[in-house]
Order: sequence, then structure tokens, then C-alpha cells
Amino acid sequence: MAKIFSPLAASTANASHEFLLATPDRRLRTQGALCELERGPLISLRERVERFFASRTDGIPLLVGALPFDVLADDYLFQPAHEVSGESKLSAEGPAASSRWIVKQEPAAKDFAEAVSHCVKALSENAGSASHVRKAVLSRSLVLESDSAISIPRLLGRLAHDPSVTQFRAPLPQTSALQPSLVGATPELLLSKRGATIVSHPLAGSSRRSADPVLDRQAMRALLASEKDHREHRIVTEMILDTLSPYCLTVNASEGTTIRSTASMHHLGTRIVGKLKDEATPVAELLALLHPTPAVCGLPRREAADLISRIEGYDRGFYAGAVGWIDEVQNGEWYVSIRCAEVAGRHARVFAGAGIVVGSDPQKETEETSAKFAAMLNALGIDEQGRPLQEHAA
Ligand SMILES: C=C(O[C@@H]1C=C(C(=O)O)C=C[C@H]1O)C(=O)O
Repeated sequence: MAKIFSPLAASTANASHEFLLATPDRRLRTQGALCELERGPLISLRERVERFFASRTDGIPLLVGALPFDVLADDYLFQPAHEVSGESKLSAEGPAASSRWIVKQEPAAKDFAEAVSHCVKALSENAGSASHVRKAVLSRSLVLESDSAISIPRLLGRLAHDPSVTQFRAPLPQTSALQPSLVGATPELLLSKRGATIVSHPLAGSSRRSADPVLDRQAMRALLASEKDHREHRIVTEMILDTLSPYCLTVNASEGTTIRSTASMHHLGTRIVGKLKDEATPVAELLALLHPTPAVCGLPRREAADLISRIEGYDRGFYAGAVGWIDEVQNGEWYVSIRCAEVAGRHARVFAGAGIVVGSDPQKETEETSAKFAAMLNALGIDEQGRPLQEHAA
């Protein structure tokens, strides 16, 4: 019989299993791990979670962790040892690492722009066919190396300067001597479920913010007026509404599409709220239907994912997946893992993607990924070339 959970040795149940999800409303921080959920693909998450809570009676009735982008890849969830309450030290002040960095673009920005051109061509060519991909999200990464260890508490301290986003850290499966963590500050709620109420707040369609208030307002107005960005956005909201509606008595986006701004980006966002027909519907069942949404993958999903894996050229791992928690009644809250980096020791890999539709401009999409890198790079105190930023250099 398959094992439902793996109790961890005392040596493993230590600070390497720090988890944090600090949303604008609530902060969940845990330390240590009692046991890991049996790992598996998203389709079996609901069943694994049910079996876990049916057989496990000790400890906090909670699982926290991360889902990868690829629905066929194994997730990584665990039962935390302790919940840390109150305003105890989530973060620390000071630079996240020394100011000497080596940065390698993977892929190079110019190769990414070429991949976007290629993608736009593929989207235009198949228009009209049943498997026609209407949108695909392409990403690139920066592989960073510092000459000293990267402090995750300090990184989180800097990310917390932006109150509009959800800071997170989640341990990732150990692949070498060091346990990597996924660390970031996401603006995007994939799904929350509490009782019969479900909420999703997808984002798609973006522009970089400007320090100049006049230019910043212009950027916002241009985004609100952009046909291409609204088309890109609607693909996401329609998919989420269509997916959730069979489960809901009511589900709607009554506030409409509005600007959702972080410290560095403006996005088009639509808050979707639903009342479930059956409040016992497990959050994991809904996650398996929603993830990955066209905000990070595309439409149709399978064809877009195939196109991405052909064009992108690297494994996204847990980037563009989700981080969150599930409790014993299968309520839960999951955020899209974007504006993030995989961090281990002196190394980090930062990711950023952009939605591509017919009409996307390769240079603008490349610039959009640079703008999206900025949230993590600002927190690390460097620019895209690894040079120290002026405000952090002192
Ligand atoms: C893929 C990312 O962001 C997603 C893509 C967006 C877009 O294409 O406009 C906007 C927000 C996110 O849903 C990322 O930040 O890496």
C-alpha cells in the first residue's frame, strides 16, 4: 500500500522547513515539519490530503507547501510542527547578501524576444483550428550567484516594504546538500476557499510603474485602454468563471476589471467571488481544475503547455505554480507563485513571464519580464546586470 505520509527525522524537522504566507489580511508562519504528504501530481492531491487527515491525528491539522507549474510533476506539502503566532520576527533589516553578484540570463533576453516572435507566429498560424492556442505565457530566468549566503529573512524584510503583495517562503524538495526555498511576493490569488465562499483574483495585462506620477498615471490609463491587454485578460477570467460555475450557486466578477497595482507594476485584475453549492467541495478538487490558469500557462491549457515546453527551453519547477495551505476540512488559500526566486545558499534563480497573444510585441514583452524581475531584484539590492542599486549601495 502506498504510504500516505512520511514522518520526518528530528534532524529534518528544523528551520529548513520554514513556511510563510503573509497576505494583506493574514499571516501564516510555521516552523519545522512533522511529516511530509506523500508526493504526487495535482490530480491526486485531493485524495492524498483526504487520506492524510483520515489517518493522522497528531499535530496541527494543516498542510502547507508548494505546487509545481507542471500538473504531472510532484508537489511538496508537509504538516508543520509549530505555528508561529503574533508579530514575531518574520524578517530582518539589512542587505539580503553581499553586493557582489554574478548574473546569467537563462535564456538571454534576445533569445527570449526571438521565442516571443516564434510564439506569436505559431498563435497566428493556427487561428481557427480546434486546437488553436489563443494565449501562451513565456518566461525567462536570471541565475544569480552572490559571494555570501543569501539571507531569506532579510529578503522577506525587503519584500514586505510593498504591502499590496503576499510575501511567501516555502521549502522545496532537497536536491543537493542545501534545501532550496521558493521566496517571493506575489500579487495574484489563485483560489481561497472558506466554507461555501470561494475567491480568485486573476491578473493578466501589465505595465511597468513609473516613479513620475504623471507618467505612472499615463501607464495606467494606457493599460486600461489596451485592447490587446483586455483580450489577454478575458481569456483568464472566462476560463476561471467557466471552470468554477458548475460548482457554484452564484459566481461573478461584480467589481469588473480594474487596475491592481504593486510597487513596481500595474496589472489588469478581476476579483471573482463564488458561493459553492456544496461547502464540502475540497479546495484541492478546485485547484486541480484551475491550475495552471491562462495567467501563467495559456489556452487551451494542454496545447499551450506543450508550446511553452517546446519554446521555453527550461523546467519551471515551482515557479508559476502555487503556494498555500489546506486544512482538515479542505478549506485553503493558494497564491500563484510568481515574482519569486528559488534560493539556496549563495544561489538564486529569479523568474518572470509574460502572456503572449496575437499582436504581442517581442521587445515590449521582454521589457515586461525585466519590469517583473524588478520586485525580486530590488529586494536583493541589484539591477538585472547584478550591479548594486543606488539606494541599497550605501
Ligand atoms: C507570469 C507572470 O505574471 C503573470 C502574467 C501577467 C501578464 O502577462 O500580464 C500578469 C500577471 C501574472 O498573472 C510573472 O510575473 O512571472
